[in-house]
Amino acid sequence: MKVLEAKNISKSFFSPNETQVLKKVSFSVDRGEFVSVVGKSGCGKSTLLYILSTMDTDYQGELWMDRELISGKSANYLARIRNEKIGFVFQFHYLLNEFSVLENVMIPGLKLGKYSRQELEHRALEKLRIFDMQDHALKKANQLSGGQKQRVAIARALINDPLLIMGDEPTGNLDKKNSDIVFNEFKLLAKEFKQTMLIVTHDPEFAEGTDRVIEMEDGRVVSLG
Ligand SMILES: Nc1ncnc2c1ncn2[C@@H]1O[C@H](COP(=O)(O)OP(=O)(O)OP(=O)(O)O)[C@@H](O)[C@H]1O
Repeated sequence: MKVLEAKNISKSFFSPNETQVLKKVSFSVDRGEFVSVVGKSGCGKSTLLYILSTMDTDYQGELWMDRELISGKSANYLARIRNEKIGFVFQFHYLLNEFSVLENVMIPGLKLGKYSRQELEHRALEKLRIFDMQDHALKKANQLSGGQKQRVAIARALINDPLLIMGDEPTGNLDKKNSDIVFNEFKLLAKEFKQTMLIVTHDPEFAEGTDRVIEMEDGRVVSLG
């Protein structure tokens, strides 16, 4: 079953000059697939991810998620879809330093409003346990190492049991050792939990370890892997 489908997605920026950054990009991601998107700097990866994650609505073409046409939906509707169906992991962890690790993981769940606080605490601990971070639950986020922070960010992305995890260079800020650890956490999610994931990466080793590598060149998909 297709979790995500891009059909002929094109996008241009008009400042400083008109430039077409995405040129009829089409591909889909099936349930349970662990897919990476690679390509040279400036080829349009982040622009594409921004559209696929429903944050940018200014494009041509169609975006389907969970067999629903997403393009053209209202901002409120898209915000709900994002919160319910997508878990995000960015290059920077964006944890809130003044909150505990546990609270940080709970935050997207509080926003969704589907679970009680007690249920959310339980769920957050469960997610932290996947990455062996449960013993750090009560620490403040700024008491963790870079690699630990990123593992917490992945746990946070899982709190609402998303249909799809999207990542923009999730190991981009880490040294080799921590980036290996974080990559192995993604592998674990793919293998043990059959989590569907679409990850933009510069790291050839990361891409090689995914089920399928989509290659982009100058705004086009040149290989579907
Ligand atoms: N807001 C914007 N206005 C104008 N041009 C933009 C804007 N955002 C991105 N671009 C241009 O679009 C192209 C694609 O950028 P994008 O960030 O998607 O590439 P990328 O493949 O993710 O690069 P990197 O790997 O370096 O992050 C680049 O030429 C960039 O300069």
